[in-house]
Amino acid sequence: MSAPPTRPAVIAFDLDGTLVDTAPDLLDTLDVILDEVGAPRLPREETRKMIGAGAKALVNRGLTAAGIDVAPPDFDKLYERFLEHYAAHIADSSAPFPGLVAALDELSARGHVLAVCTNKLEYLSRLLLDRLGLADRFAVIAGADTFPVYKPDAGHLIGTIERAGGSPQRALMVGDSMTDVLTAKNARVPVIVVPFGYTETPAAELGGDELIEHYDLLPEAVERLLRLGINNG
Ligand SMILES: O=C(O)COP(=O)(O)O
Ligand SMILES: [Mg+2]
Repeated sequence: MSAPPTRPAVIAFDLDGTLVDTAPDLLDTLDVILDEVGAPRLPREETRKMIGAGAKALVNRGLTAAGIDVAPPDFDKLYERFLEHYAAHIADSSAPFPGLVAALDELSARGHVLAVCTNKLEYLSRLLLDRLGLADRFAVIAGADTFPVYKPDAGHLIGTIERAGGSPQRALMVGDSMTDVLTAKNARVPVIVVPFGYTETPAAELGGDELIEHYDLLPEAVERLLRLGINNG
């Protein structure tokens, strides 16, 4: 059963590859780590697809692809070094995707509550959104370490929606990767996919409920899905 239509909907956004094009700063930092261990740098087309499961996975995937086998505690030191360098350069080249700010304005004007549900660590997510002047637009910023579980576990998305004062029956997810689609399906929340992010599987094949080519199309896609009141699963 759906909640009363007067209840505000919560729109939960993924961050890397969905709200913000963070690849340049993330991948520059990966290059620094590869340089430090004396490994060859990897092509950007390859490393872009390694984003999406958090910074630790990115470092791990990058080192593995470069043929470097680093066990703890050396891996932990490299991961710490990655976080330190990335935090210092988090908004050097990262920028919101075209049309994002206008779309957020429009959704807020329609009374929707905006939230972030990302596998980026919470402090890095806040730092990035602060630097870009976007943090205040979101009622909740939930990172990989905000709850005991993280995407694709449904608990990350459900926790984000509930903390924003909503319910999964009147919520949507917007994301760029299989992780986001699986999370939404696990939480039985409809999902809108954007094709400009970071994904191994082409966006059209991710199984989202809607695919939007540009943020100009987001407000209408949101209204369509809320009107349908569909729930996955
Ligand atoms: O930084 C990552 O790898 C994941 O971040 P995302 O969940 O916002 O895509
Ligand atoms: Mg993403």
